[in-house]
Amino acid sequence: MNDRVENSALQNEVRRPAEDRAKSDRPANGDLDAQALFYHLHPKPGKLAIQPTKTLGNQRDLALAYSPGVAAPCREIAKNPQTVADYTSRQNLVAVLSNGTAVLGLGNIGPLASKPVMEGKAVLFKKFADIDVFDIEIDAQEIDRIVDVVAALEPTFGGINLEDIKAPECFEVEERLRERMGIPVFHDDQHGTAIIVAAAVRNALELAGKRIEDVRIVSSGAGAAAIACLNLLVALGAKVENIVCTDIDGVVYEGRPARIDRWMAVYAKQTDLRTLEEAIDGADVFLGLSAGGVLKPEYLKKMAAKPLVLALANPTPEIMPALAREVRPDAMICTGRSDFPNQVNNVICFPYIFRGALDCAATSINEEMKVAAVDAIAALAREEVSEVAAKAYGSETPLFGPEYLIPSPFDPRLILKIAPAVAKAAERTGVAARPIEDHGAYLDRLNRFVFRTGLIMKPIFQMGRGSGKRVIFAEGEDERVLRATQVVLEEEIGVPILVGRPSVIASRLERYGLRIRPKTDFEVVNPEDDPRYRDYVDHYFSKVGRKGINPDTARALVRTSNTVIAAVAVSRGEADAMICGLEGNYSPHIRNISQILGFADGVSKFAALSMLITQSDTKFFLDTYVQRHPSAEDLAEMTVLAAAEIRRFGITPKAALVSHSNFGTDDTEETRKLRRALKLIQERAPNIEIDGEMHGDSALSESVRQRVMPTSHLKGDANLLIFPNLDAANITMNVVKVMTDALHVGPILLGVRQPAHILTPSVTSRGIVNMAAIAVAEAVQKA
Ligand SMILES: NC(=O)C1=CN([C@@H]2O[C@H](COP(=O)(O)OP(=O)(O)OC[C@H]3O[C@@H](n4cnc5c(N)ncnc54)[C@H](OP(=O)(O)O)[C@@H]3O)[C@@H](O)[C@H]2O)C=CC1
Ligand SMILES: CC(=O)C(=O)O
Ligand SMILES: [Mg+2]
Repeated sequence: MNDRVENSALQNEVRRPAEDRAKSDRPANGDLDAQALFYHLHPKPGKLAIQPTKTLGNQRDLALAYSPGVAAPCREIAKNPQTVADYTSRQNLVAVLSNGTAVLGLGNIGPLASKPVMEGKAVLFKKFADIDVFDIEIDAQEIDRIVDVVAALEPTFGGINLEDIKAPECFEVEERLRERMGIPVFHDDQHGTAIIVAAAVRNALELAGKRIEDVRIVSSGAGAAAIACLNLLVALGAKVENIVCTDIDGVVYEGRPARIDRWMAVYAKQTDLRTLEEAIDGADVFLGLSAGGVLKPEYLKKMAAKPLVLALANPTPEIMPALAREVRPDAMICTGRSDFPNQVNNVICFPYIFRGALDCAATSINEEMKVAAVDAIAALAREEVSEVAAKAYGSETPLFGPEYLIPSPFDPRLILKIAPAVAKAAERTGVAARPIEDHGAYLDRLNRFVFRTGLIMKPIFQMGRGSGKRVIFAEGEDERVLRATQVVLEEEIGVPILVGRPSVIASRLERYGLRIRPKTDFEVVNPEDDPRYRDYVDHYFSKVGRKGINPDTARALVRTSNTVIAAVAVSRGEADAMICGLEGNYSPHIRNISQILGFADGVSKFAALSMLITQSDTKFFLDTYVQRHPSAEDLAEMTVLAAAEIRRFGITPKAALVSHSNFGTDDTEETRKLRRALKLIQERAPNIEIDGEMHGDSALSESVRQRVMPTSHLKGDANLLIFPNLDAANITMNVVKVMTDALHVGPILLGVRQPAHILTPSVTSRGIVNMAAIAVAEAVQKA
């Protein structure tokens, strides 16, 4: 009874702050702990939930997912265990498993308290590599028990990521599990950390002009992470005799009375050095994997020139970067934290090394796979920084150097480089049970994960490749356009021309660390000073002279409107396609394009088609930007144009005219308009599969449609939704985009005589690349 009272009092005590916080307002900026608690508490506790991947909407689904249908895959797997990868999620499922004995640098806080970290690792696996994770916290301290528990989990998982298990137990646990289990077992704190540390060391030594064989390394920490890092550095060329290892008892020397296990014994030597302060004298690399604040400024002063300081303890590093920099401005400084540059953290490795290992069904993660990951990460830091990575670092684009030794965890290229390198290494060394058959297709799949446009855009990109078609960008000084230009050149999508001041373009390219240069790599049209200015004015005036524009206005507009310049360039045949719209409202752009380029043959109005790519599907929406109240004729015209555009993607259009009315349930002006549009489209383009008017759910679900209109001409799910007016189309498109976290490609402007697209001010550089590829593909097909 007393126990119970005490327990409930304790629980109340534990609960109270959470409940108080639930009632309280969001904590103020700056109080990171309070913010972190708020983050974990709201909108529901924790960071993870299970998400079904199959629908379970009716009796039939239930019969398939559960009894009796589920018996079929069970029997198949019993007959042939390999098929478990086909019928279950095992091959994409990893256990993040801890006993809570070395949780970050918080020490042995136990399995329950380790759960937020393990949930966190699970989220990182999902976010960065689309790997599903069960976090498993086990109440087990002894090696035998840990090994037995983990080994018994083999049927559930495609891989095991051991986390925050303290040394020296972790070494034996991992060794024994690797022997016992037929799936990859990877102790993240050891090998994930070692891989990223090795990449940072390689790049830092290159900048310092030092060789790994010569450098003196001193470690603070002789635990799981530190020993594994030293082992990998030795495998990559560091000399054991150049390494001094220290832990809480000081230098690990031969004959030390304090504990020396067989793993740290490798680094124990005959020496008079006893403390970190003594050992660090003249060292080139400080490897901190121990505890916060261990590296005193006065110790740091004693290090060799251009030292590398890896202060990697979490959450508090061995020395704070600002303090380190104050003492040693020549130092290259890394921490394990997300809020400083040079985040040397195993998150840059573990999602991708598992991605590669799972995708080729590797039975283990061996040394070659780890070295492949080191090579890929180190090389990536020397390439230009992607837009997303640049954002992760703040406003200034980092360039390879002391402040940017390794890529940001948000760099989307990590998965594209590391996973294939790891899988290839597994295949080379014979541990891949299901080698990847087509690495090109594999890269496409990874690309799709990164940009979600990868596969759908592929036919479009291929159409433009090597065509030599020129695409002119009106807002040529914009950072996003400059980044997109580099991709357009690298991927040979087209030949870019930028409208902008050459000096501004050149200095921005420099600032963003982009390699391309005006004149050498692309042409520039300078609105302030271009020899073609007079010709452009004459050409423009010939188009607009009788449309209310006088010569003075024409001259002014050719100086000030980059959209006019771009459109004139296309009209004069100096470019094959144009992109604008990153600045200003849609209407002035469309007016200029309409006046200068005009309509395609047989077209009387423009329309805008938007493509949304969700996690599971691709849908097109019409007309999302141009015609406020299209007539039936307008709808028919734009539908025929949209269908042709969709076919360019290799997709067969399946169209639905959507409405509040479902096959005649209401009779209004709008529904009559849609019915008339249907007739016109069927007459003009009988090859378009289309029906309407219908509800949105009837459009998107054949089974819903079947119930109300079993004889519908439309089979399957519609992929092109035609709305009665601009409000409906634009609102629906934006709502779906946000609710499904979809990627918007577009708006694709339909009906222009020559390819021209008006983007929206929120477009990303990847969005610009996609639209440039679409414009070039149109130019290729028009030629
Ligand atoms: N940035 C990253 O990616 C990673 C960072 N880490 C960080 O590294 C640290 C160690 O983790 P891990 O190796 O898993 O843990 P372990 O418990 O296996 O090892 C900790 C080591 O640090 C030593 N140590 C502890 N306190 C001190 C101190 N005050 N002075 C000197 N040495 C000390 C311990 O010595 P003894 O055994 O004698 O107590 C032991 O050698 C943690 O802070 C963790 O957050 C870990 C993995 C990845
Ligand atoms: C990053 C990590 O795994 C740790 O600090 O333990
Ligand atoms: Mg860890």
